[in-house]
This record gives sequence, C-alpha cells and structure tokens, in this order.
Amino acid sequence: MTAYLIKNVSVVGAAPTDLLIRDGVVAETGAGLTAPDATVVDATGLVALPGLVDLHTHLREPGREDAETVETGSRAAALGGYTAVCAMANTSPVADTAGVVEQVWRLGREAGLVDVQPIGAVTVGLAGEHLAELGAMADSAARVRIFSDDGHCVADPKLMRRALEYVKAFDGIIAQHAEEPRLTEGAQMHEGEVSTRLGLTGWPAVAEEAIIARDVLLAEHVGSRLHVCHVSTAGSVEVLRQAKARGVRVTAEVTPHHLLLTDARAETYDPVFKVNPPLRTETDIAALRAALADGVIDIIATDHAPHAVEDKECEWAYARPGMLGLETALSIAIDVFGGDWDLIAERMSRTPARIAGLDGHGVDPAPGVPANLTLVDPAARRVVEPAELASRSRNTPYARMTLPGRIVATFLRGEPTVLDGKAVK
Ligand SMILES: NC(=O)N[C@@H](CC(=O)O)C(=O)O
Ligand SMILES: [Zn+2]
Ligand SMILES: [Zn+2]
Repeated sequence: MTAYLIKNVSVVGAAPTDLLIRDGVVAETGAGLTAPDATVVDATGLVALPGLVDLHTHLREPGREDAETVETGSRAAALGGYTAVCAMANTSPVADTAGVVEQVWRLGREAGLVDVQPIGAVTVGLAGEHLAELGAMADSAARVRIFSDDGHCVADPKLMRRALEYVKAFDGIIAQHAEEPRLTEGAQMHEGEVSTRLGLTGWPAVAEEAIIARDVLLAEHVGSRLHVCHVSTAGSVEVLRQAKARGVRVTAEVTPHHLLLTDARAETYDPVFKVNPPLRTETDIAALRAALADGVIDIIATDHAPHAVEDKECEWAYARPGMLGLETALSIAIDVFGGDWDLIAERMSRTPARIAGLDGHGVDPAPGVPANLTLVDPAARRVVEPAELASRSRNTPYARMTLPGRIVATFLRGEPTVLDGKAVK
C-alpha cells in the first residue's frame, strides 16, 4: 500500500498542516512532516474535508444500466468528493429482498470507488401494499438500516406505522418521499404563479407538508426514526421545526437543486428542470437555506437521478423527473454557503454518516482515523460540461454554468480514487 504525504492542506478551514496517510489511516498530522517512502501531494491552497456521504443516490443497477451502473455512479461520486453513498431501492427488480440489496452491495465493493450502502424498499415492488422483507434485508450481508420507497410515497398511514414499528427493533430508519399522491395527480411542476401562466398541472406544497406532518406524528407515536427525503418547501421546514422542538426522532435532507433553482426554470420547457419534488420559489429557497444553517434540515443529499436521453430529451409532460447531482453538489454548497467549511463538513459528511451509521465515514482527518477524505480547491472555477461527466447520463441542470470549487483528490481508506482531478480507475 502506497503512503501519501499531503503537504500544506487546510483541514476543514484550519491553518495549513501536513497529513501522512499510511495503511488506510491518517498516521500523522503536523507541519513539516517528512516520509521518504510516501508520494507527496502538494495541497497548498486546498481544503481537506472528511469524505462526503450521500444519503440519497440513484445508481439504477440492476435494471437501467443504460442510465447508470453502480460503477459509473461510484466514479461520479468519487469525483464529487464522496467516499460513501446510499443507493436507493427503486431499481428493476426493486431492492426489496436480501438478494437484491446484497447484489448492489457486492457491485459496490467490486467497483471499489466509494462505499455503496444499499437502501431497502419499504413495500414489495414499491407498490405500497405489503411490507417488504425488512428483517431479512437488515440481516443480510448488506446490513440495511435505511428503508425507502423513494420515487413513491408510503401513502397508507397504517403501512407507514407498521414500517416505523418494525425497524425500531434494529434502530432502522424509514426515509419518506413525502408526496400525498391524491394531491399530485397529473402534476408537472410546482403549483403557483408560473404553473398557472404556463398552464401546467401543479404539485402543491401542501402535498409534501401534509405527509411530513402525518409522519412526524406517527414517528412520535411509535418512538421510531423518520427521515424526510428532499424537503422542498418553507411550510415543510416549519412542520419539522415544531416536531424537532418536541423531540420527535426526525431528520431531513435538502438537495442542492432545491437550494439554488426556482420554478421559473420551467419557462424554458427544458425537461432537465423537471424533478420530484418540483423546483419551488425564492421564498422556499430562503427558508431551506436558513433551515440548513440552523440545523432544522440536517443534511444535503444529492438525489442524484440519472436518466437515459430518451427519457429526458422529450416533451416536458413525458420526461421522467430527476437530475444528476453527485459531481456538482459540493460546488453548489460552496456557491450557497461560501467557505463555511465546518457547516459543509457537518451537512455533507459528519451528519449523513451518523444518520446512516456508516462507521469510519464522516470523521475529520486526525491521527488514527480511517483516511476517507477529499481535497478541494476552493479558488478554482469550472464550467459544467455534461459530456465530460463520469455519470452515464447527461441530465445536469447546471450545463455550461460556471461553478466554484474543484475536487482535486479523494481517498477511500487511504487509497486514492481521484488524483489531479481525475478518477484513478
Ligand atoms: N427525484 C426525482 O425526480 N426522481 C427520482 C425519484 C425520487 O427521488 O423521487 C428518480 O428515481 O428518478
Ligand atoms: Zn423522492
Ligand atoms: Zn430520489
């Protein structure tokens, strides 16, 4: 195993120091380190962050390997500064059995670019009718702890209650895609001024808020852990704020795109901006940013949702919802929160690792800690070029935008997955 000596790096914004990485861990830190056998990485001007952790990634394997595979998605993640991702269950077949989650987990190990932690489905086939084999997935080699029907809401309150109760036995989490389906029938975008003007059927904020309100009450009633996926409205933030104040065991995520883009993008009729939940308003963005800063929203998760060209480059009404996220998330966070490295480390690494229970991730580089970290050049700016992304899909909403920050290197247990801004394998 090669040793790496990272020179003059600012660890989470602190004064520059050196990091010696050996045998998979951070062996030593301090100014002026030497190690004759180590490969030197000049990190002058770079910031070291604990490797980013994504609680919400769609890797599309098995079933839609034309849009993404575990390997291509893992490479995109490493290039985005991630060392661990949680793979959503809406694959084909659905990850609703021990067999499928173990397959995804094994594919992640084989790719070896990030730790891939499968999420299991809550209900069989995501159909919302019968609980999936949650216990068998938890006991499998994949050791599933997070369950989600993401893409679909667990709309039946009785089923949601049973799921919350079931996972309590092993401190599991139900991650809810909060969307009251009766309120979003035929919905194409956020319900508001823009949808009225464009004549597109709206997806009202209350469809999200009503489910979150119900679910925090259910989680409180049974004392279980609830995680709310892709929170997108100011009203949801207020429901979460009240629930957290009462001590409900609820955590929540926001995506980079909901922190930056508004429903006005729909005016282009470019389906790259079609996503669930839909892009909202400036008022919502302001509330989401404030909630992320004050902790009502715990984490940024990408909801990386690759789609094949034929599913995205078509008429708005027929396009699938979802956008890429892994290779641009940190840049958006820097754009929104500037160089608040502690906040970025907290919301993109430490807290998601803790929620998912991923040992060895989300820990700041220090002696004895597993070397899962990423080096960022905060001064660099780059133009997003869809064809240059490692993802197998092209549906980034940031095409040709100039974004701040560049990932220079990523290390997974001491082995580089990215060096000089390029994937190592
Ligand atoms: N976010 C999306 O618009 N799409 C996701 C599903 C989801 O996250 O709900 C997908 O799987 O494509
Ligand atoms: Zn979702
Ligand atoms: Zn999703």
